[in-house]
Amino acid sequence: MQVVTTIAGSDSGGGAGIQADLKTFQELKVFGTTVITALTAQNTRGVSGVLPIEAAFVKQQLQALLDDFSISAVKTGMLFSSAIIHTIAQIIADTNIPLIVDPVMIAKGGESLLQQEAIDAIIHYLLPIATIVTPNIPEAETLTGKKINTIADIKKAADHLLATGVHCAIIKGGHLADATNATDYVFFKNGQAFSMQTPRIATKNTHGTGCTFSAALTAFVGRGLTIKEAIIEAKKFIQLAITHDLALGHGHGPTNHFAYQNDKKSCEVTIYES
Ligand SMILES: Nc1ncnc2c1ncn2[C@@H]1O[C@H](COP(=O)(O)OP(=O)(O)OP(=O)(O)O)[C@@H](O)[C@H]1O
Ligand SMILES: Cc1ncc(CO)c(N)n1
Repeated sequence: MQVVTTIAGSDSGGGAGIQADLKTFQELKVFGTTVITALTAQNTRGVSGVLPIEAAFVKQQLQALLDDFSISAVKTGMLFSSAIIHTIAQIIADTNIPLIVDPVMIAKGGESLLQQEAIDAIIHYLLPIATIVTPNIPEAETLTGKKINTIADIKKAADHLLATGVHCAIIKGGHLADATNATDYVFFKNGQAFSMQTPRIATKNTHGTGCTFSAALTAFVGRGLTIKEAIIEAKKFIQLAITHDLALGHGHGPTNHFAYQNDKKSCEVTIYES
């Protein structure tokens, strides 16, 4: 059994953050361990409170895991402050564990999950030691300081991200104005690139899509798939989770973490090599 770790915030509503990650890990048959960076009081309607954990205690959690387990992949989600990011980066830099960075910044309702002062720390400390970074369009704009309107802008943003040292950048198209498809764009440092497309599902139940996608990616990398295989399989996982969404709560409901195990053979992802 492979052991993987998520370093992220707790979502009391269970659809995003640590909770989404653990549900995804369990479904994908890896043993999930956690480093909690913040508690959120949150449901499908929004975030009503954030309580950050002291960086020293974040360090203690991560050190406890590294002292005991052989960890095959780590992901980060909500990191909140530069103090937490520095602490994590310093420890992970001394390992050779693949690191997947989901640069979580704001919740669907607009509440901030990352302080403004922490953005530079992601760019300068975390991305240089990361294997994969998975921004959505607004996150890619913030990390690069440039607006994204066209496919050419996406490529430019990816080049900017790859210049930090990260091996692979996935720019997720969930926020693009395409009513037909959900397309994600993948770029590797060696110049290889591809995009992957699935039908866009018309639903408001997309709470935690980014967390769930990056958790699935982490599980598949931890299981030893190639990065490309892991990315495509994670896209299937999130597509099925959105397709069979759960109408729970009264706002943006969670996705269905059970769906992949039931339906994985039925999900087609169209790949465009470039
Ligand atoms: N309506 C949809 N139908 C199908 N796939 C979608 C839909 N919305 C998002 N996706 C896919 O879900 C994944 C996550 O993308 P998205 O851009 O929503 O992430 P995010 O904004 O980081 O999510 P979060 O709300 O958790 O922060 C991507 O693979 C994206 O293409
Ligand atoms: C704790 C947490 N992490 C990430 C997200 C983004 O989906 C969220 N809403 N809450």
